[in-house]
Amino acid sequence: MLFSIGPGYFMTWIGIGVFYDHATLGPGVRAYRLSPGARIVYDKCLIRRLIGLPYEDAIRNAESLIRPAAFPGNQTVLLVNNVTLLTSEPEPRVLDRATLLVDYAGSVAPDTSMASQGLFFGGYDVWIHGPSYFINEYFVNATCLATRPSSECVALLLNDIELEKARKEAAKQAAADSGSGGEDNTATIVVAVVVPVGSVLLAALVGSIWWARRNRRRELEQRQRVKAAADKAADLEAGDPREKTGSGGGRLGVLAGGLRRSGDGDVFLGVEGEHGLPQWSEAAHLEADDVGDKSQHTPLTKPAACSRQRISDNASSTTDTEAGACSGNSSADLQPTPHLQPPPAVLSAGLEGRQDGEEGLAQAGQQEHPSGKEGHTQMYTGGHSSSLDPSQDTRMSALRMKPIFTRTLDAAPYFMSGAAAVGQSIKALTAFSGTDLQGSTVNVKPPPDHVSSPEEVVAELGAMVKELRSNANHVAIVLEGVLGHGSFGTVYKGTWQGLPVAIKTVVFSANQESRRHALKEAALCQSIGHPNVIATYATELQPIGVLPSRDKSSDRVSPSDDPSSSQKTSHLNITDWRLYIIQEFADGGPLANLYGHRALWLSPGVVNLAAVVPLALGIARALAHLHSKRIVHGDLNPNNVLLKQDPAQPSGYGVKVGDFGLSVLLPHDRTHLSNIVMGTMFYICPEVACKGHVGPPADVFSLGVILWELYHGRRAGIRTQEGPRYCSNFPSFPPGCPEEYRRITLHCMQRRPQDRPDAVTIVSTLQRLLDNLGAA
Ligand SMILES: Nc1ncnc2c1ncn2[C@@H]1O[C@H](COP(=O)(O)OP(=O)(O)OP(=O)(O)O)[C@@H](O)[C@H]1O
Repeated sequence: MLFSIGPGYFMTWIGIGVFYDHATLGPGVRAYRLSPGARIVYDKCLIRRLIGLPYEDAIRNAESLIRPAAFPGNQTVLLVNNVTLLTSEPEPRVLDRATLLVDYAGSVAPDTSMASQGLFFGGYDVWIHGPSYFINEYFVNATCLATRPSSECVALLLNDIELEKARKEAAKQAAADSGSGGEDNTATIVVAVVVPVGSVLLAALVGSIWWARRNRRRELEQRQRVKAAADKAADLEAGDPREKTGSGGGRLGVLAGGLRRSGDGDVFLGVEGEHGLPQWSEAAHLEADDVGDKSQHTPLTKPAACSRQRISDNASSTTDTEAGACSGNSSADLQPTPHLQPPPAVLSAGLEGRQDGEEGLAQAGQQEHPSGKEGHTQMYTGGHSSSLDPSQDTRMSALRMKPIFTRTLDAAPYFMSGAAAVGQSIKALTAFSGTDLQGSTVNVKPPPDHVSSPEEVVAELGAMVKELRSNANHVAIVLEGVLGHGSFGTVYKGTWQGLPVAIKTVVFSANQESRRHALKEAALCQSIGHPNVIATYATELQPIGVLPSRDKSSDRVSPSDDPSSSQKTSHLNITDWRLYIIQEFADGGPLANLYGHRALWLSPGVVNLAAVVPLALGIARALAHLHSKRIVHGDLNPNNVLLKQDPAQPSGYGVKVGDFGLSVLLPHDRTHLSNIVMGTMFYICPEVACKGHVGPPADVFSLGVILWELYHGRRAGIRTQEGPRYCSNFPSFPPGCPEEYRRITLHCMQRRPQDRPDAVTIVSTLQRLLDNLGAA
């Protein structure tokens, strides 16, 4: 059941029992649709989750979240023992332990992670106003969390749970068959309503009726699932990559292939063979967004190498239409120049003047794009990565799907033993600097039984600062503008060691899960060296948000800092960190900006393949390299494929894959990771969207969508009055398309991951095609 609450409205639950049947840790509660400005109040409620963190860690996590200013008071979260709850169940519910939230408030940021299914969550405040209990049915195994990715631990636990359920069900069935009643596992957990009536009571009543019905229905369904669950458990035990269809495949309802149309948007579930493709038409090719964005298909008149135009697909930006004969000019002034915002003075001072003190940095940190600090998913309002003004860039075609859910799962080990995890992650980051990732794992976890002391964490942080400063500190970075804002921070354009660079910044605090993403991204991208991957030159970590301490100089963390020295106390005051990732600057902007260029896409369905195939080949080569290192990019889309001017290329650009913010490193014994729903709308593959299975075929699927786009010179997705959907031609090709190109693209977009080619095969196919084009 989903609730949606209007702005300014409250929904108050009093004395209600809520059971979240998600296998989630953290704030993955998705009962409320996008309700901006709404407030959800719990009073004397019982909230149960299927799987959660151990209570101590959950409490630590809860306490660390910032209480919104609108709720004066203090977060009061307690661990309680031996609680007896009088509920509507016949017997009192006795709990050995539970978390008791006496007073707690938090903001739930907008979450677009299910956008492909038309579901948007968050945007409201939650307030636990009367004492409410939060309990978990199962806890993730701490030892597992210390040694394996949390998503794997959850998947394993889910498997055990289902096995246990199947066993119970089988026993119950056997008992029923033999005439005994069997155990009654129908749980009605409505807590006694003790406070006022009226609309609130009505809401509680409706909830309780729904809950009781749901339990009955679940019981029936569970019986039907016994065999399926047992089969699935066997599959999982045998390492079969197949996943359940109960809450996974069933969620989308359609797994038969092709497109699913819905009022809220389409989910592309891949193709099966080449069946069910729509008829390609020129009219459909010209389909554009019809809700105000004119940039979906904004044909330009010249390519980079033979025009004097500036390209931008931002609806608000101008497109210079001066045409001219292709003159083979340098593309220097023809590129889709990433528009720069002037750098905020304080930021400039922050970096350039950093040797003067950390104050500027602390201030700069306060000006940072908030998403980097909150660690929450934000509503991504633009597919145009180099947008000047996010408020003007409202295309849905690149709606991000980075979920709170995923991050929370991934963050679990750090909530488990946050202090230790910081240090270990930092080790991972520095250790991987400039090394090959193969055979390593970024998810370095602390030894199971070791929980670092704050001093150890400080020592680790100090060591990392020292290491990173020795890389980057001695040369000033000059900031020249803002390239854009990502989910985790801002990207600046600058100069470093005389080189044009992009500087990604991410703000995190020692106990935030965004830390893990930041460090992981830094570690990964430093470890990859390939001509088609954005190079990472250096990383830099600096403390910000340092609380006032005895003297100004002691607020610094310098390479010579010794955590065991007298400065230790001030180190403990460090609340936030900012990571700088200094990268090769891709002066051509994102691939999406190139779409529609008339010199490459000559007319509807007619493309300059000799110019476009090398772009496709570059992306495929980058993927082949990543996959050879067991790295899954996880978010391949035309905004994360950047262009760099290269006169040797027929298009005038070389391809550079960037943004490893959602990348994962596969353990050697795994073909995919589970429980990770991440990606970008229109590029996400069915097994990730439906089942959270992330493996190399997920990247291949996304590449398939990009291959389609490259042929057509337009995005696959559009935004309409009815919601986002794929272009009507997708995934068809016009009759003139070479068979090899069409076939490899559709091959990439096969519904079942095992039916897709690997990246190496794609490279060889595209290379062959290119060779044939040259020979022709
Ligand atoms: N190396 C680079 N060279 C040039 N521009 C870059 C570079 N890296 C990022 N950018 C630009 O900076 C902006 C923000 O990039 P970033 O990767 O942080 O976010 P994103 O990909 O837009 O979103 P998200 O972080 O959610 O994936 C984008 O416009 C991107 O094109």
